[in-house]
Amino acid sequence: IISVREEEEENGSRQRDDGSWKKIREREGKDLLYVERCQQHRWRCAEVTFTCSDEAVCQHWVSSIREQLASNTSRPKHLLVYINPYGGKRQGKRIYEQKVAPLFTQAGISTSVIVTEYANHARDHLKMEAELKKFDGVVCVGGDGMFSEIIHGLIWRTQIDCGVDPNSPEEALSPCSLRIGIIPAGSTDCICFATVGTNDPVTSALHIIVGDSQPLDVCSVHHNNMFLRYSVSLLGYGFYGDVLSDSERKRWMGPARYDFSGLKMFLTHHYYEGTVSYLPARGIIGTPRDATRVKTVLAAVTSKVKSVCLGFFHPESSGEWRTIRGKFLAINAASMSCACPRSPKGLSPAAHLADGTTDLILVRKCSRFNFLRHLLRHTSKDDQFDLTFVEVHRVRRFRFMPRHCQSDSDLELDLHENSKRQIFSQICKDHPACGCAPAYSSWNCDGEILTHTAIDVRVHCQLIKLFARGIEELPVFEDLTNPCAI
Ligand SMILES: CCCCCCCCCCCCC/C=C/[C@@H](O)[C@H](COP(=O)(O)O)NC(=O)CCCCC
Ligand SMILES: Nc1ncnc2c1ncn2[C@@H]1O[C@H](COP(=O)(O)OP(=O)(O)O)[C@@H](O)[C@H]1O
Ligand SMILES: [Ca+2]
Repeated sequence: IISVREEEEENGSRQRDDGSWKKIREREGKDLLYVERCQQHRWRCAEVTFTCSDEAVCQHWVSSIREQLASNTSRPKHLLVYINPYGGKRQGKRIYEQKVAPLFTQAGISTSVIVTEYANHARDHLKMEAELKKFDGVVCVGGDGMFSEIIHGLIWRTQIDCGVDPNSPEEALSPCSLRIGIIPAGSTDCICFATVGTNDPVTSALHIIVGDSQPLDVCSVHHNNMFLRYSVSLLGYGFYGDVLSDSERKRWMGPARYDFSGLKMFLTHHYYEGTVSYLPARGIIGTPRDATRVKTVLAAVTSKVKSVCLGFFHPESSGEWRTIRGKFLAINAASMSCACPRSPKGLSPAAHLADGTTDLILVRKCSRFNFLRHLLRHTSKDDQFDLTFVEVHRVRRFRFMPRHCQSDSDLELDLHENSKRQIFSQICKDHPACGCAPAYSSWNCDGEILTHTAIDVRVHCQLIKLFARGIEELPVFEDLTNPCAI
């Protein structure tokens, strides 16, 4: 139930004294607004009108429903909303005002809305200014980049408030108490799609209203013990890094920039040399090769998972680091499935949202034809990892060192060399026929480009929470009411 509303009278005139109960019933019904499930994980606000001949009984029902809704502590009452007016097709403000705000009003949620004026406005406001105590949650209207701003602000603020050093790679970070809602209005909307099952603003608004809660793992990314960024979806080097760098120069194209740059980078077919080290995850449920996607039922066992993640048998110290050296077309760490409209199953369909791990996918140098086979599997039901040049590991930490990376003392020399290389790389990238491979790619970190290539990544189990519930696999009543299904 979203809310109960007393129906307005049709012509504005009350005729209680005309003796006709029928007329009164027609005019004084109570509208119950509720969530109705539609196809492809979409939710809609539906309405049913109840009538009753006894006004007292009717009022009793209305006040009982209202009391129950008001006393439900998981439902947010006050929300802080940030809108990126330039994300995606620049429709964020319109989407919020026309599709979301009326639902919040209907559900009795008060909002404080900030339309961002520059990049990192939301992040800095959350870090330093926002009076977080006043709110039950934060909502971002935009794409993955906007969500990234929100988590950077919120995680930072939480650590400072809890006296934790947010820069240290070894600190156990404090989980954020405020939940985050995502109203999708970006170009990829992967985080929304992979946690809700669709990138539909009304569906997301309804998940916020009913007070859903989905914990989410967060990766911290460091370079030489220096904090760079957090990531919740894709950390991609090689193909996805190159697509992002190329597409940033084509923002004017809108979301189509990714298709253009994707095709270009596929044809360019650059590979990169380097060393990947990782700490395999032990004591976890499932593997990246599981046929099933992350299921709602997993949300129910997240506390159990958490005890495995954080429990007495400390998994980080139980495993041995492993190292792989090679030439890679792509190195992807998927902390969630990374499903999105372009890839409905995502890069790692069986990745869990909140198990304290990330799926490290290594795509070794192979022919263009084979790489195309791999990419096409992002869009089909075939096992993405059943290819000789692709391997996947479920890990808690990993490091990457590009082949040409040197020690700190060589950094100045390296910087000089790098700038020369980058000029040549650019030339080569623009002239694929040249055949000369660039030394470096860059990391695509939830859609933002990282400034360093040598990185150290650590997964923080359930550091944040979303107003979501994971992807519901079955129609919700099927397994409860049908004894045959059980
Ligand atoms: C020949 C068919 C090839 C089809 C390949 C399709 C694969 C698409 C997988 C996309 C995974 C996306 C992971 C999410 C990344 C986003 O965080 C990032 C930024 O999003 P936003 O802020 O909303 O703009 N998006 C991308 O990096 C775009 C990748 C697109 C690659 C084609
Ligand atoms: N008012 C603003 N002006 C310019 N950039 C902004 C503004 N607000 C947010 N941004 C930045 O825009 C970038 C893209 O935002 P996002 O909402 O992810 O859209 P898209 O999905 O199209 O990339 C993010 O890096 C974010 O920091
Ligand atoms: Ca995970």
